[in-house]
This record gives sequence, C-alpha cells and structure tokens, in this order.
Amino acid sequence: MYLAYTIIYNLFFHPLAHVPGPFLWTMTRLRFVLSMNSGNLVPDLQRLHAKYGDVVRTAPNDVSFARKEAWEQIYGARPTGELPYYKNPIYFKSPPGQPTNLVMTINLHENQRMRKVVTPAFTEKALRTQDPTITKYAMYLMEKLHEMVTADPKGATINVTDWFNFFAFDLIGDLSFGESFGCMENSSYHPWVKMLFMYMKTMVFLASTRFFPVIERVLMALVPPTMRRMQDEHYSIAQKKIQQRMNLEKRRDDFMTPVLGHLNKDFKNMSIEEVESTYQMLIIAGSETTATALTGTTNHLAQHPEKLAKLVSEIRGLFKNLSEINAFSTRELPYLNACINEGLRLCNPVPAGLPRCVPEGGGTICGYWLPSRTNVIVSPMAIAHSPAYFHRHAEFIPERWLPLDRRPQEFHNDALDSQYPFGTGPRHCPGKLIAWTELRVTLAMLVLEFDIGVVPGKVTTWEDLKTFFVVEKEPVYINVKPRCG
Ligand code: HEM
Repeated sequence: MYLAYTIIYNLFFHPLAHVPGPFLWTMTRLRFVLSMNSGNLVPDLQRLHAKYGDVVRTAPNDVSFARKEAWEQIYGARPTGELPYYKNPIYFKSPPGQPTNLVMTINLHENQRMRKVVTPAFTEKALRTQDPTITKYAMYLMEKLHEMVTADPKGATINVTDWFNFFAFDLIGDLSFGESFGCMENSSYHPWVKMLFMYMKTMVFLASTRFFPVIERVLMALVPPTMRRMQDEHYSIAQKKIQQRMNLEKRRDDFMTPVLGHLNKDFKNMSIEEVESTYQMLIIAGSETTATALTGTTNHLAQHPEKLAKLVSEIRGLFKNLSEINAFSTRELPYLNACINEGLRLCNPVPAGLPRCVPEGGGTICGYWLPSRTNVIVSPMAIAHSPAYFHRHAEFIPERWLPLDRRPQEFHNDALDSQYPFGTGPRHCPGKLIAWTELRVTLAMLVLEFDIGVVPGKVTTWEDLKTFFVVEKEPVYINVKPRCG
C-alpha cells in the first residue's frame, strides 16, 4: 500500500513531476541505485539525455543537466546573501569515526577555512619547487619502460593502466608524505594503493544505502566487515605516513609545507585530525584521476596513428632529450594541449558528475524551478557526447582544441566552454595545475622516447569501462618500442 502510494506520488504529485524522465527511474529510487552500483551510471545518463533531452529527472528527487549554462548555475560562486548549492551529503561523508576533511565537508565555510591553509601548495609558485619532483618521477617511468622494451625490437606489450597508476601514486606519495609508494621500483602495487580501489567501490556502495534512511541500518549491517576494516586500515596507514612526514627534520617543499607553516601555527586553522583526514583523501583525488587521464589519452593516441604522428612531430621537433622536458617547456605546445583536452573530454576521470543539492528556498536551473534538497548534477559525458556541442562528438579529434586560426572550419562551432573536467566554482579542483603538468610532461616524454601503437586483439574501448564515481580501469595494453626515427 505504502509502495503504491509512493509510486503514484512520485509520478504525478511530486514537485519534480513536470521534469521529463522515464517512469522506471522516477517512480522509485531503485533503478538509479541499480545503475550506480552496477557501474553503468555514465552510459545510462547519456542514453537518458539522448532520449529525454538536456534536462532529465533520473530518480524521484534527482535531476541531471546536459546544458553548459548549468555548470555556472549549480557549481558557480553565489552573490553575497545567496546560499550555495552544496555537495550532496549522500556521497560526501567521512566514514564513521573519521573526522571531516577538505574534500568531504559539505559546509562551504569549513571548506574555505581548510582550503586557505592548503592553497599555497597548489600555486604557480609552488609548482616551481614541485616541478623537479614531477619530472624526476616521469623520467623514472621512462627508465622502467626502457628496461621492459629493449629486450625485443618489436616492442613490448605494456599494461599502461598499471604503469600510469604506479607513476601517479608514487609521485603523489612523495609530494604529500615525502615518500614514494615504491610501485614503480617494485613493478607492483603497494598494498595500500591496491586497497584504495576497493575503497572507492565501498564509498559508492555506502552512498547507495544512504538513499534509504529507513532501511539504512539493515543495509549497513550487510556491508562486509572486510570493507569496514579496509576503511579504518586505509585511514590509520595515512595517519602514520603523515606523522612521519611531520617528524621529518629536514625542510622540504611539498603539499604538507603550508599546513605545517606559519599560516597554521599550532594547527589553529586546520586541526591535526583534519590534516590527516584531508591528506588521505588527497592521495586518492590526486593520483587515480591523473592516471585515468593519462591512460585514456594514451589509449586514444595509440588507436589514432595519424593524430599520434602530429604529436610526435611537435614533441620531437622541439626536444632532443628528456632533460629538456618540464612543466614550463611543455606548457604552450598547441597539439600536446589539444590531445590532453580531447583526452579529458572523452575519458573524463570523474565522468558520473559532481553531485550537489539545491539549498533552502529552492532554485532555478536552466529555467526549471527545483525545491530545496533536490539532488542535481551536470552530466559531463552527456555534454561531451552531445551533437549540439561537439561535431563528430564520438571521435578523438584533438584539432577541435587548436587555436581558432589553426582549427579546421568544421569544429569552429564546438562548445569548448562546455567542458569542466576539473569542476568549477569554489569547490573546483585545486590540483589542476599539477595535474596538467603531470599530463604534459609524461606524454611528452613518452612520445619523445617511444613509438606506441595498439596490440592487435587487445584493444580497449574506453566507453566499455565501468564507473564507481571514478572510472574502474581495466588493463589497457599498448605496444611500446624505442623510437626508430
Ligand atoms: C586529471 C586529474 C584530475 C582531475 C580530472 C580532477 C578533477 C577534480 C574534480 C572534478 C573535482 C571537483 C569535485 C567536486 O566539485 O565535487 C576535484 C576536486 C579536488 N581535487 Fe582534483 N582532479 C585531478 C587531479 C588532482 C590532483 C593532482 C590533486 C592534488 C594534488 C587534486 C586534488 C583535489 C582536491 C583536494 C579536491 C577537493 C576540492 C574541494 O572539495 O574543495 N586533484 N578534482
């Protein structure tokens, strides 16, 4: 009886009943949760937008937008006096017993207090001191690849998913804690890094239980103890590493420098618990995402030899050896930047979107009035695959990102301003500068040193990968051989 009432209410009397969307998704929350927990939310949202338009009701209380103006309306800064759309607490919640942190807090004031403390680690000035570390790790990756490929002149089949993960985690470990995870050195995942991937899935599962407050307790009891243990273990390892870094006697420039500096004297602006909790999240936020972008872009380049040849020509025309490649020498390379932008469009590392809630008093997005606490999202992949925004949207075409005077006419109307892979507004990604540097330096070094291509019979279609908030990367195999030209 209650279920019948809920379904009828959701379909016909709910304040969102006027928003287009399929019956199955809007009458109860179940279809959405099924999609989320099976890792299919991204293609499902694309399909729904293609069928119902650029504003779709995807659950009784959820609306997804595939219009570029929704970015600013949902995520942008608010004029004084207006309440911000806040991070959705269903998804952003520290595990039980763990303090909140910069990434998870839904309170913008709390977030800004912590961001103020850590921001000096993410500026242009800080990048100058971080650049040698970034290039050192990228060079080490090249050294490891050389070891693997020189034995056979036909090249070697490399699982680049693993190697870009190794690189990104080792680097973030060094930049955060002053200590690499040793993944590249040992050619294998550090157990903690391995655990992180399960951790992400756990977070998605836990989020889905929060949609059903009445039965949340029952569902929580079903969470396997291994998953709970893993969350606790993850946190306590992070705590230990952070403590070690804080006890380092030698001064070093890394992400911890500002939180240990005068801006946070005696931990008055960011408590020691908040620092520990934030830095364990930073490891995930700053590595897995970059590795996805590297893997996805390399996968596309290997599958498009004509695009790869243009990149090779730009890089080899400019650099003669690895030591010339760094954050600053790669910054203004039009084709390299175009490849990365196109890689981020098609292989967005956070492709399911950034969940927000409508604040008290409600709000209007793309002309739709939405009551407070409506769950809203911009679907980045529905936008990336919208023919209204991108000509030949499904194809990997870096040329669409070239400066207008070099861009082919057919892409002149592409909506490049519809892409925000690093988010926008007050909660945008603080690591964008570092991430772009990692992407530029690593890809430039890769094509300077090696010829890459597909491995016949082992070609990855990126769109087939599942998403559990972030992309669950399967092995991506690439043929890598020392350059012959
Ligand atoms: C290609 C690489 C990356 C991508 C695509 C990416 C994407 C994003 C996105 C979309 C958000 C916004 C989340 C939201 O609004 O809900 C975000 C937040 C964040 N990112 Fe990144 N990121 C990348 C690399 C990094 C790196 C290298 C770091 C640090 C070294 C980092 C640290 C963070 C942090 C701390 C936040 C939370 C900000 C807040 O809530 O105030 N990210 N990232």
